[in-house]
Amino acid sequence: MPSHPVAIDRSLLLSARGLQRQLGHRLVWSQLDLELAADDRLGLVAPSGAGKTLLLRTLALLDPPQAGRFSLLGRPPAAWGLPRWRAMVSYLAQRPVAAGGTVEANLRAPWRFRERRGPVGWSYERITSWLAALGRDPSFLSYDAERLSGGELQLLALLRVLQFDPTVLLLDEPTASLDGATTAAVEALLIAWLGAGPRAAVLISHDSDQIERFATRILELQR
Ligand SMILES: Nc1ncnc2c1ncn2[C@@H]1O[C@H](COP(=O)(O)OP(=O)(O)OP(=O)(O)O)[C@@H](O)[C@H]1O
Repeated sequence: MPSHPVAIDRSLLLSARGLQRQLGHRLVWSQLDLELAADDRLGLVAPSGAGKTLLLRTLALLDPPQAGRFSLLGRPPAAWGLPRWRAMVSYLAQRPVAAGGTVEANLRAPWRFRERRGPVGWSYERITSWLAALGRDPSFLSYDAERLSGGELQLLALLRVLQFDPTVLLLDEPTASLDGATTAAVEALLIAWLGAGPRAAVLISHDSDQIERFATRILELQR
């Protein structure tokens, strides 16, 4: 064993190389390489149906990759195990769902899964400080999650994933149902949260102004 193992780029968080996705006869994307380093905010841009959601789900290993090599912090998926990988490379769905009960119950529920248990655990203070940044007071926690508006459901889903501090956050049109002021607050919150990393994010958005504001670089998919 060499005393100085090969140096790895410590800022490289996620690497996916040679990705391919075929649906029937249609090649959605192929030979796709993607790397995310700390502080990257990658804007993923393409027409509807070009496979953006598929790509994010593939990176989170929620969809089985047809081809490609993945590594997270220099280690392949097998070394992490799927649950851990998905906790560290978290996909925020375009159409989130909530279980019955209050917003707080929905935020607390995933903490019972082992892979998601962090050193801190559920934090009322942290969640309410994020809510304040989003223009909401703590009473939001007692709302019936099944009666939330589309935008409120997006906020719940965002906080639910953010509280686990994933290394890579995959955002699928996370503000599509939100008003302009709340959208700006979400963007500011995400940028502050990413800055406390090392973390990276990928953002799918059809709003070119949002991509311009948020992304530090852009990946454009063809259809
Ligand atoms: N599991 C699946 N099996 C078969 N086809 C699928 C599957 N998932 C997605 N597709 C198809 O793959 C294509 C790409 O879907 P995807 O949701 O990734 O598009 P998108 O670029 O995110 O679009 P939008 O901007 O409208 O959300 C679509 O034609 C969709 O119907």
